[in-house]
Amino acid sequence: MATSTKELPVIALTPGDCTGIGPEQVARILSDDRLADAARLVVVGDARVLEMGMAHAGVKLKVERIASPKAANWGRGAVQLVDLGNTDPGKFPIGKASAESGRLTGETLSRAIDFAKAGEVDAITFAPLNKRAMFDGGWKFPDEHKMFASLLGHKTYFSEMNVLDGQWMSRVTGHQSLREALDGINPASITDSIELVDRMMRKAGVAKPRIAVAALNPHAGENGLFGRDEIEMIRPTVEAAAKTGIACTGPYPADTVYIRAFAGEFDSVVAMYHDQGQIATKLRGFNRGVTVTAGLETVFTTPSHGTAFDIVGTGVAKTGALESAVRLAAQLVSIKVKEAAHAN
Ligand SMILES: NC(=O)C1=CN([C@@H]2O[C@H](COP(=O)(O)OP(=O)(O)OC[C@H]3O[C@@H](n4cnc5c(N)ncnc54)[C@H](O)[C@@H]3O)[C@@H](O)[C@H]2O)C=CC1
Ligand SMILES: NCC(=O)COP(=O)(O)O
Repeated sequence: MATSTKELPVIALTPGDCTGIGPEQVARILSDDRLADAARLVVVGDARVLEMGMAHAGVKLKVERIASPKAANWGRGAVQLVDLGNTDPGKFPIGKASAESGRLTGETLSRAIDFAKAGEVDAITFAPLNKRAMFDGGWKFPDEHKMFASLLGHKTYFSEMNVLDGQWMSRVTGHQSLREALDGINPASITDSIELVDRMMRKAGVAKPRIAVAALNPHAGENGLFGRDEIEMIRPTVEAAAKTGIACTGPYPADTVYIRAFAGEFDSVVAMYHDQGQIATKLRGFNRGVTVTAGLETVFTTPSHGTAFDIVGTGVAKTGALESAVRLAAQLVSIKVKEAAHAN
């Protein structure tokens, strides 16, 4: 690992899909010292993509090309760039998904992962990518989280989590159709999701997180009138998890459980499916929300918003979520360092 508790972590920052807002966001957050207190950032990508990002953001960066993160020269006021030379953004119209651009986005991420595996970077923060473009470009995974796990040879449970204002939200099912998601909701997947929240929030310093589990059906099934999933599956599973010492309760009606959590009654909510959680968290903090691939040995963070094809190059893309993603990656690295020190 590149860092100790005394040093700032080294984080690989990838620009995401060059057809989206990622390059301009990366250029903007590197144009001043706004993250200098959190991390030492190394851009892993193509110099031409970073140039395009500067033009879109209306900023000029001093860039120093380095062969790999371990050759970085910190403190010289220049952005450190590992120039992969693989992506000519001139070939890809902005605001339009392209399979080839998706292939290159994945290739860039896989190079960043190689640096993580080699211990040259402590974490990876990536600007938004396009899942469809990556899939069409040959990365045959429903999302990048599964791609990361595959590249790392990871075999045990992991999942996407969404972090906002210190609340770590998990969900039982993920990037799949709603019909498929319904088939993926079962006692084992609900338990995995509850346990993941408990584990991650304890790591983040919440001693006994109060976890609310969302119902699946309207009004939590209205006592069986609108479905029996709550009675027959979700409640018994929540009760079984609670017996193991986890402070989980529910199921609660999903249309109000996030209001209660954001008001402070719960520390986290476990959602049953993607939009149940994402609508609530994105409404609350679109420019702060971070997505984490939780459970892998490498730390990955990204903004919870996407490529925003409708605004690329207009200069209006906000950068708060990307900044939060870098800060959260740094926090996760420091947790890992402390855990490792504790284990030795
Ligand atoms: N971090 C990541 O890599 C993520 C990638 N995605 C991918 O992004 C693609 C597009 O997804 P959509 O559902 O259209 O969501 P989106 O988040 O890209 O866009 C939804 C709306 O929010 C606006 N928006 C997004 N980010 C913004 C920002 N930083 N500042 C100002 N406005 C912003 C957009 O202009 C658009 O009107 C998909 O391929 C999806 O897979 C989606 C979420 C996260
Ligand atoms: N690429 C990050 C990611 O998958 C988070 O977005 P969402 O689909 O969960 O909204």
